[in-house]
Amino acid sequence: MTLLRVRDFEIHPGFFTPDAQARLVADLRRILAQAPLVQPVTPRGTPMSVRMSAAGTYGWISDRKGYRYEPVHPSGVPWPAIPDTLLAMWQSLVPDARAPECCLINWYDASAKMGMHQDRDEADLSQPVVSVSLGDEALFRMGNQTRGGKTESVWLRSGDVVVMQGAARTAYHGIDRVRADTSTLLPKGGRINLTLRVVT
Ligand SMILES: O=C(O)CCC(=O)C(=O)O
Ligand SMILES: [Fe+2]
Repeated sequence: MTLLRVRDFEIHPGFFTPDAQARLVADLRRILAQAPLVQPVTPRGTPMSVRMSAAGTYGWISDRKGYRYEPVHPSGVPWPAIPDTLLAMWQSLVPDARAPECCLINWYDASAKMGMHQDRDEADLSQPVVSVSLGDEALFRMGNQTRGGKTESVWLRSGDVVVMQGAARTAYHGIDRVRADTSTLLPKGGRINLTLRVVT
């Protein structure tokens, strides 16, 4: 298995085979039937371009009240369990970490993006973040510990996995754009990103 290191980000191209990706999509279909995707708004009230849901003990929420982790979906139902395939991936890539408590599900259509940000709503930033790409290709930009400065970008493809730990854990990153129709994995097209995190 190849490992690409860009700055401190560890990228595992093709970590999931096409068969494993299809099984993950089937798991996601069950999860999203229970905990549907919602379009979050930022605390300032601007709609985000991605649609979100989650699995695990906590889901990440953004609304007028702020960014935070919540134990239930906005509808009041508990978040579904994190699929075993993802727990096994976590175990194999970051065996020393605590168990993941959240699998955030981001769905991007062809026009969605995610601005440069740090992941820092978790209590223990020494724990890694592991992120899975499914569906259309996306341009992932990696920056620094502070906003601005030089950045590097890579196209993430379906089945690729990114590990953010060490200096990458608190580095700025974002998705500049999604390249439409570059994958047939998702019935409605677009891209899904799954991000596993320890929250508490
Ligand atoms: O979609 C991606 O690959 C990155 C998502 C992300 O950075 C996040 O959800 O915090
Ligand atoms: Fe992030």
